[in-house]
Amino acid sequence: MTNTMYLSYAMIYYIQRVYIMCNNSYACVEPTLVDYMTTEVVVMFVGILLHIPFWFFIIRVVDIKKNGGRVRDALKLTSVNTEDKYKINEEDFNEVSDIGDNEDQDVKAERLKVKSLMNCHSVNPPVVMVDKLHKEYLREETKVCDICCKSETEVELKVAIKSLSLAVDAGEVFGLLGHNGAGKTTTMKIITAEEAPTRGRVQIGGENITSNMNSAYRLLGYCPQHDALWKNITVREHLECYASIRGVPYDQIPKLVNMYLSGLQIQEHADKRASQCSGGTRRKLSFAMAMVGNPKVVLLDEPSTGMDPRSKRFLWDTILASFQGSRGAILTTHSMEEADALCSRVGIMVKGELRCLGSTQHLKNLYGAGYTLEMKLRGGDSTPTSDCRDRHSALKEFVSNLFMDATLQESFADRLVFSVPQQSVPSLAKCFMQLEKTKSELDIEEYSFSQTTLEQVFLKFAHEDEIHED
Ligand SMILES: Nc1ncnc2c1ncn2[C@@H]1O[C@H](COP(=O)(O)OP(=O)(O)OP(=O)(O)O)[C@@H](O)[C@H]1O
Repeated sequence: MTNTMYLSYAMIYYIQRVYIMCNNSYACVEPTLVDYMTTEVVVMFVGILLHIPFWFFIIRVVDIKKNGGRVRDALKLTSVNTEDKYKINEEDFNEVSDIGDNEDQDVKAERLKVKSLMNCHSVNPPVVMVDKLHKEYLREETKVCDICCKSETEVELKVAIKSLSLAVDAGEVFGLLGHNGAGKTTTMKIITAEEAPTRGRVQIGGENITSNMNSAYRLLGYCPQHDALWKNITVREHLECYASIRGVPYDQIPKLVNMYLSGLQIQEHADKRASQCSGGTRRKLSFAMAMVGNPKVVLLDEPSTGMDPRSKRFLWDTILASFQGSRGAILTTHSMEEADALCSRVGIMVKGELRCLGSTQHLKNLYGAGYTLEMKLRGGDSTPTSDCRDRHSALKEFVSNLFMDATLQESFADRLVFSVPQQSVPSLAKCFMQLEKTKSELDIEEYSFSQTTLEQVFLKFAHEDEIHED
């Protein structure tokens, strides 16, 4: 009675038994519906009917737990899941606003762009569009009271994504950056319908993922953060399977699969089962599975984690060559170097909120401190002698004459680091000429003059966040 499959097979068996017994009996010509209603058939039928509410309840519990709800919510007939209390109709949706007053100008412009695109049916819609995406989880926390020796369960609301609006155009690789727990993976999971949003809309290639799920997901490739592979299938078979699903002509599959195997340096593991492969090989396979068959949109969640430098180079080259024309991608990474090299635009998320958006150069200009000038004196040692102090003073004087508002950031024996604001550098050519001219005069062994890196911009947002917390 407990096995649902057994019940349906058993019912077919008992129906067939009635039919065979009737055939073997001279008295029976053709069995009627009443003949089929034997005790066994009726019991099996009732058993199947009882299983429907049972399995419905189990699936409801799993769904509610997955969305961060409580098991007791499954018993409530009025509320389908935790999302329901936040559900709003389409008209109210446009009015809902949990956007702060200090919203960044670029983030605001993107939100307005998404709003207008959502309301008109463009011929060339963005490859991915998310509109006011919001995700809340309910977390149960058990707190123990030492005095009264009782434990209490408190339910805490955790906002994982806060009103995220984003449009990724064709030909673009959009970098979603943020510290651990910022909400990048949750965003990816909602786009792939692995998680349901509390509210918000998602379109892939102009197709709404809720109403046109089939057409939307035909366009999508996904490299999840945690490799989703079949344990007993080989590396080659994984790629062949995905190439077939994506409609690669049968005769071209071996060549395509070999291209990915050799590019990612995993030919020697091609016939190993996924469970026998190392973490790095599995990561490479996940990337290849997302890319094979050229899907129009690809979501890459930290694809290069654990890859060796040569394979990383192949990954970068493939990404740079692939997302041109009508294709686009969203990439999450913790490597600022990777984001700088691959992404046409990046957005930095802090605690589920998009805090800035634009090309890497734009963000460096807007949020960067300008330039960093690092100088190393010839023949210096770590002893602060009077000669050393004189040389330092001469160097500081030279830098303050060259750049008006330059400030000394670090000074250690033979090494000095200055921060130079953007507006203090009218011409890079003149600066380098002056530095070269004075190099031997001031005994400078080497120097570097570099612009703010994306990493510094990223750290600025992380730092601001820490200050707010304090
Ligand atoms: N199923 C869940 N239940 C409760 N909270 C969750 C759940 N999934 C994610 N969260 C919370 O949502 C927030 C965002 O998590 P998410 O995994 O999206 O971060 P991330 O930016 O991808 O981090 P990482 O860089 O470490 O992958 C985190 O605070 C996380 O604890």
